[in-house]
Amino acid sequence: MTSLLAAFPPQQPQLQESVRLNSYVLRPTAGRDLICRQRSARSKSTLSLRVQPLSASKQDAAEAAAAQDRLTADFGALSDKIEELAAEVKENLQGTSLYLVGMMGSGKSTVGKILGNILKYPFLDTDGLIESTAKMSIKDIFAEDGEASFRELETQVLQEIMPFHSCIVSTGGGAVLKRENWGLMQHGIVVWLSGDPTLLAARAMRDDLSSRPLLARQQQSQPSTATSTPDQELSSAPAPEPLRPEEKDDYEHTVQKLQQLLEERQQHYAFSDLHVPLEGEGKDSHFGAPAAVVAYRVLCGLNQRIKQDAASREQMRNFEIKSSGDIPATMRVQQAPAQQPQKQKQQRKSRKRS
Ligand SMILES: Nc1ncnc2c1ncn2[C@@H]1O[C@H](COP(=O)(O)OP(=O)(O)O)[C@@H](O)[C@H]1O
Ligand SMILES: O=C(O)C1=C[C@@H](OP(=O)(O)O)[C@@H](O)[C@H](O)C1
Repeated sequence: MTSLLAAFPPQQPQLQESVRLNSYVLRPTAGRDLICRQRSARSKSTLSLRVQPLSASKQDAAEAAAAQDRLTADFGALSDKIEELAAEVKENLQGTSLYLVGMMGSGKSTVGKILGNILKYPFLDTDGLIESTAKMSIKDIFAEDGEASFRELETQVLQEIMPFHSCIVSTGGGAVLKRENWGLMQHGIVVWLSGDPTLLAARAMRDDLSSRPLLARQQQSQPSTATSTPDQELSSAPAPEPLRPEEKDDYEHTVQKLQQLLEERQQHYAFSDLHVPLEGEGKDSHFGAPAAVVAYRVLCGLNQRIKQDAASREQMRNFEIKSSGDIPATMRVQQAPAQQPQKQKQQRKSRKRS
């Protein structure tokens, strides 16, 4: 593969992109940051979000207005906190890149873009880079060349990204499976966005299931990817309502598939430096906490972790050796020259002379 990043150099955060959230599209207005709705007292920039329903019925418009109100409140409340925290985290990170790992649909791309905007780090998406380089969709790479070939490309992309600092990297859900990939990702901080399969399935159902080859129904899983556990019980969380009967079937299949994959991958994800839960409460219980809230959780977790690490480094530097009683009889003790009795020194000198 020719140099990937020469062809697609990491960009400073591009704010033109929309983000899909539940059934709404969030569009940054006037090309500004995605994250906040209101002018912050401390910030010079006005940050703004606009909510648009994916379809345009009257009911959608009313819902969009309600969603906008909720967002205004959520983002407004978060904005000051995030800005303050982001400045501290950025200083502590000192250019270390963040690698986001987690299952399909955990929000690595969505949250990654937000973090990129907050920290002013370029955002890189390994799946996107693979598609741009191969000039094929992930789905077609899986179908035509197989999963093994996709995994090779994934590692090559991670190799190309590794020398860059100050990036937010969204990885594919299966990147954690290869030891070699860990060697590359550990040049940065690895953050696991961890969510229940029911939540992930609800999101995947809203998207196009067929765009994720490992979830597409007609496709059998590749040998390296999942161990089949047909009797597995589905998680107890209810399917998002209302679902048509055929959707319910798809939903249950997707939950089961995700559960199988998660069981196989959990131990790998657990190696991450930071675990960030996706779960949300109340209105957010089906699809998880809003992406901005997850981004905030990532920043809090990072800050806490960086402080803990600094404290334990400090502790290791400031140790003193204390005597814990008598030295065992079996241990020979060599006295330092300064402590050796004068007589012994004189004996040595006279031996040397003779
Ligand atoms: N916090 C969130 N709440 C609700 N939906 C979300 C959230 N984060 C992501 N999504 C949606 O879930 C789907 C998958 O998100 P994406 O960022 O592509 O995940 P990944 O990159 O991990 O596969 C997208 O439709 C996205 O809009
Ligand atoms: O979990 C996986 O093995 C995969 C996840 C996908 O990425 P996302 O996690 O971004 O959906 C993509 O890399 C490919 O379909 C395989």
